[in-house]
Amino acid sequence: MPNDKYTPPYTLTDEIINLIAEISELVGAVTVKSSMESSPRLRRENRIRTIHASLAIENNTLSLDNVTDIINGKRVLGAPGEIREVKNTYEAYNLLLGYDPYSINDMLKAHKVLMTDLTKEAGCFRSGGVGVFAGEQLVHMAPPAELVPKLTAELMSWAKQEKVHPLIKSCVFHYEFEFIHPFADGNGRMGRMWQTLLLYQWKQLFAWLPVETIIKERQQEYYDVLAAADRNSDSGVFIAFLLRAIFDTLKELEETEQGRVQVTEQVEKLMTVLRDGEWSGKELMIHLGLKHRPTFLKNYLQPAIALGLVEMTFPETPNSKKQKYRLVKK
Ligand SMILES: Nc1ncnc2c1ncn2[C@@H]1O[C@H](COP(=O)(O)OP(=O)(O)OP(=O)(O)O)[C@@H](O)[C@H]1O
Repeated sequence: MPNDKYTPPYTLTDEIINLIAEISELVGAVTVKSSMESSPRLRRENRIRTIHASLAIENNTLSLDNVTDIINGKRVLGAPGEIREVKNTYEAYNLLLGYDPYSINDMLKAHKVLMTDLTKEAGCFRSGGVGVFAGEQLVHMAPPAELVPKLTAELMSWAKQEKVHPLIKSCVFHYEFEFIHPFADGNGRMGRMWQTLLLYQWKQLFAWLPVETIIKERQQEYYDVLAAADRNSDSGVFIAFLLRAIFDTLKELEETEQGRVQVTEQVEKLMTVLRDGEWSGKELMIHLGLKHRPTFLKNYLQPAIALGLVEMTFPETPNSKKQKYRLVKK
């Protein structure tokens, strides 16, 4: 194989071709209807689900609520390393869309953000050998460290010039990246994140699509298809697995979109303030920069309560001086 023209081996099956057609159609339909475009809250919620799932895959034990609290700046009791993983991953996803998916420099920068204080080799390729283990058993021996820069450069240059559909390209990239295992630690997280970046270049929706949640639910299968692709020297099975996960994530999004209550911008703003806890009516008006109480009641508070999104802390005594409001826990 010539050095500068590495072509990863993969076989396209009928299932893969069909999935590409179905996903493309679904992306179109979901993008048109999606409240994600207009809702920073929804994008944030999905981003937090992505971060939680991607970290849970690598055994971080913090719950979705814990991860949400950490990202919202609240104090959470937990192992400092796990809390650091959340903060780093949040930061890395915040910067992700500004990176060039075909730049090795940008990939190293992203790894530094993701792994600072978690591994000694944050932001640089590994200097030693690395294997992937399932318990005690070695399931994948990565190529020697001295080959990593060359193999990664070849993969990047293939991805940059390759004209195949971005859905395929991003899955092949994810597989080849895991095969190389360029870093001492954080390879799973980086591979999943970089696939998101590649898909974002195709359709922006992917930046907020929590595919990792489904991968987490099917974690054993994720490992099995990676191992099968290794054995076959062909990433076809891995492509099919990831496309099914993407398809199912989009289906789930389409269904929640259908059932979602459409909220106004004002209700959205109120809910953003209430994410930080319980507030009185007066405090809410100050935070929202409102002076006119009837407007606050009519456009903000009453519709939010009517939609079942916000509740009183003392529902029995609506006019209580101690009355506060909070988000309804779903
Ligand atoms: N047989 C395999 N061949 C290649 N890569 C694999 C294989 N099995 C699992 N992997 C990948 O390796 C990742 C785990 O790598 P590793 O144990 O080095 O932890 P890590 O680099 O910290 O990544 P993670 O964030 O997933 O824990 C998995 O998430 C998966 O993407």
